[in-house]
Amino acid sequence: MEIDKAVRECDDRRLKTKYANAIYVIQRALALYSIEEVAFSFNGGKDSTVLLHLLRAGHDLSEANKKCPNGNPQGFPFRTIYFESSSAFPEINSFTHGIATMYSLQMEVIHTDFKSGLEALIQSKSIRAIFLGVRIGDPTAVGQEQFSPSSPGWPPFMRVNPILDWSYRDVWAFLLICKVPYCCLYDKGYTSIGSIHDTVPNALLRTGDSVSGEGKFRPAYMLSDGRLERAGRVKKFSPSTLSVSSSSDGMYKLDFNNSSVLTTSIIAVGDEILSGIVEDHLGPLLCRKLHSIGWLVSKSVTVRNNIDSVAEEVERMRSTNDIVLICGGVGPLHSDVTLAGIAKSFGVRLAPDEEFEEYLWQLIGNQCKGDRNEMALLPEGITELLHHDKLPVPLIKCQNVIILSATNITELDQEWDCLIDSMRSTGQLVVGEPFVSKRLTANLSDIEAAEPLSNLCLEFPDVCIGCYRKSRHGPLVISFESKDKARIDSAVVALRKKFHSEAFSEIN
Ligand SMILES: Cc1cc2nc3c(=O)[nH]c(=O)nc-3n(C[C@H](O)[C@H](O)[C@H](O)COP(=O)(O)O)c2cc1C
Ligand SMILES: Nc1ncnc2c1ncn2[C@@H]1O[C@H](COP(=O)(O)OP(=O)(O)OP(=O)(O)O)[C@@H](O)[C@H]1O
Ligand SMILES: [Mg+2]
Repeated sequence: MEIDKAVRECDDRRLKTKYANAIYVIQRALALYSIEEVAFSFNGGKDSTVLLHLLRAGHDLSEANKKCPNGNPQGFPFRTIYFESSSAFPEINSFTHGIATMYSLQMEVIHTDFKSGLEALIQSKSIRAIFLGVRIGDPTAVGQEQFSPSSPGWPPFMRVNPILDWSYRDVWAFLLICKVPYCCLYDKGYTSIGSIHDTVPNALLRTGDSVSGEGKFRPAYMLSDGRLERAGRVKKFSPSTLSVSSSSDGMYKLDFNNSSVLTTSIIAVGDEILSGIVEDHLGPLLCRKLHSIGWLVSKSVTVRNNIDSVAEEVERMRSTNDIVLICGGVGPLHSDVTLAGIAKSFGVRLAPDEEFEEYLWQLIGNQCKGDRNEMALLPEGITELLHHDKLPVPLIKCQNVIILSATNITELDQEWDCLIDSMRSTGQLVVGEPFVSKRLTANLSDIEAAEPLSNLCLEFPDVCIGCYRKSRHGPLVISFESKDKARIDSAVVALRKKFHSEAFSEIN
């Protein structure tokens, strides 16, 4: 068969493995269910197009072919279902119908919603398993295996996902190597297709020469980072994109003088810090760096190297902060539990990430054992890699949680610069007005200072006023922090007025 031959003759080792696994899943399903009990869910998208040809190949290679019910070994024996909707692209509709004719599919076009259509199919046609082109990284793939019963609340059937572990690159390698037709929208810059209301060409494929503003797009297979295949889907809300202009985005912002401030928190993972053996230098350095770009640090904590401790803290922090930075606990050691903790806090599993694996392979090559590198297991469906030329491996970002692997301040300096560069280049960085601060020392007792300072805080709610002493008997240091220097100056004048002027001297 031409599909099997094309894959066998190509020199893409990774694709061959993926192909063999997918064929195995198809044959397993055909051993478990009769051909009358299975259906193929086809919608003209690239993933279901791959699946169509895998099913053709799988069936050809399988024993079932020998007892083909319609006695036509050339035909496609799987009942095929297409949920056609009025909001589908016309190109998708005509491709789907064209393919049905070309490959003699027994295609049933369903005009109801998914659940009702599936219910009817199960009742009237005794369907027990449905092949789907779902892949890891699709929002609907979270928690699925190659064989996954339909979700609670859905009609009962087995979802069979032969290409669950295929990457975007594998999909395109397969379609191009097998030279099979695919929907023309993919040549116009569409990389994942939903409805006409929520899908546009992927801006990452826009060519630079669009003088007219109309914009031309490169074909889908040119997208180098498959993780961004859904960038052409109009977002409902993505916490991975920071925006200060939107107030309905669920982000928590402090109001400093009527301007919103992005909030961050820092989590250090390390038993050695909690036992006092090692001092955490990274947290304070991050506080200064975040401050310098105008982001407020709401909390900095240290947790133990324990999955539940990490998960609990991440869950708390990520829902109340715009960004969470987490340091430590990254690597192959038993104590490196940070990624597992993050996955647990999001309720997803760790899944192999091909692209990250490739970076690690280049970095540590033969040193890793077996086929799968444990360090390349990343939280499924929520991970984005932040690339930078100066980093040997990209930084990992899980929605609004960024993982830093630096172990000292020199490494952190470099990682920080790369993080800022990378977020800026992908439009995710909102640099706010930097904070301005001033410190005064006061020769006042706490009792003398307490009430006037409390009143000052009420008069200047937009200025963060803090107090500390370097020694119990030394002077009191009063700090002022705001994004507006004039407000700090006014607060300082107001404070001076409450005492005799010699009581204060300015540090900076
Ligand atoms: C045959 C079939 C079976 C599905 N089974 C389930 C299911 O068990 N659970 C579920 O939450 N969604 C199920 N869905 C819905 C899909 O997960 C998803 O919402 C749909 O494909 C739309 O994806 P899109 O928003 O990316 O276009 C099913 C869809 C189809 C076509
Ligand atoms: N309207 C539909 N009719 C039938 N099957 C569908 C429909 N929508 C989704 N599916 C099934 O769900 C799978 C996953 O959909 P998804 O949109 O992620 O992939 P795709 O449409 O094949 O490719 P793309 O990601 O490029 O849109 C499809 O491969 C198909 O099996
Ligand atoms: Mg689709």
